[in-house]
Amino acid sequence: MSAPVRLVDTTLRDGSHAMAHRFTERQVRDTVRALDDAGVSLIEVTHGDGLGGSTFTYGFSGTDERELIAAAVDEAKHAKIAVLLLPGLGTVTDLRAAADLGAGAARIATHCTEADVSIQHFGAARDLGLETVGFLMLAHMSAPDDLAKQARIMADAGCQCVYVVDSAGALILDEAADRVAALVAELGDDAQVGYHGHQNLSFGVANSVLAYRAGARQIDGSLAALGAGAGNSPTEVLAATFERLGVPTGVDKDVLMAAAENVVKKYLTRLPVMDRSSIVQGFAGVYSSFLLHAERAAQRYDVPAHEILYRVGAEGYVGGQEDMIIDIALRLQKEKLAQ
Ligand SMILES: CC[C@H](O)CC(=O)C(=O)O
Ligand SMILES: [Mn+2]
Repeated sequence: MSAPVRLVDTTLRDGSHAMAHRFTERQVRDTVRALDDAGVSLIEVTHGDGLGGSTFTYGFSGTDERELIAAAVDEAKHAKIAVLLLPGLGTVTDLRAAADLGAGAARIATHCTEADVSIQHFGAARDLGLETVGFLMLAHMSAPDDLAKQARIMADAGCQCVYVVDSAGALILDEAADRVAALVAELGDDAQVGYHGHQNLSFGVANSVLAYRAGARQIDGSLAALGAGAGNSPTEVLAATFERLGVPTGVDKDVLMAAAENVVKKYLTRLPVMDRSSIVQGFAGVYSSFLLHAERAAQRYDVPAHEILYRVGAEGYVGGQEDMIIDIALRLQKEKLAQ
């Protein structure tokens, strides 16, 4: 009998990037109900950039995320609602407010080399009685052993499951598995390991299977792949794949497939695809959340989005440096005008 894996759904958080943060309460309720009916036990609901993300830099929410979190909590009969927080953008006050609304899990995300900024947030989350998850973002930028040291910082701070987060959809097969294996070796019984993939180079599901084989026991997905860049590993495909492999997930793949078709695909405003820009993101190691920012800058300054993204990759920009995309677009425009 294979060890079970928990499929965690982030349609209503990572998918917020693809929706330009315009989720409505109706869409959140319909999606939560469908995921809950399918047996998904953890559903993430927050602005795409986490609590407090609704800003000029990251994009304003169509509906206040607290209203969306409250609606999700109200709709879920069995599932726990998780919120994402990036220290520095979201605060402990935001975390308390989310817990007051009934959120049951906090996922604290940092750049892969900066786990130390999450310490107080894990402490606060544990004090609030929340399940805790850590995200080491842009994991391709760190070697497996270095990533494992960062995971240790999170686990020691009270994190119960540390994720290898392939924010750029850049990891290819062994690159994902080796990182997961390093975290599993480091953490042992102290914390679980999770994997969060993006489809920019199309490896989301394959990497998730290898992550499971390397010891990951929580895997993220989004219905219809709704997420940043070319989207996340589709939850319904993860469910079908793990079922074929004989790995218990506790979810009903057919209910998830119906949810992707009849709920999410009915409201999404942009179906994530592996187009030129998102493939460049995977290739050049660019944060998936930068896609819409690059497309907007491309339009405004009349330069190609994929060229902006190649430059972002070359400069090694990380989450939080969204404003630098404008800088690059302006430079490209200047170069073009000088030709
Ligand atoms: C803004 C947080 C970020 O989108 C988290 C995540 O899903 C990732 O890094 O892939
Ligand atoms: Mn993501």
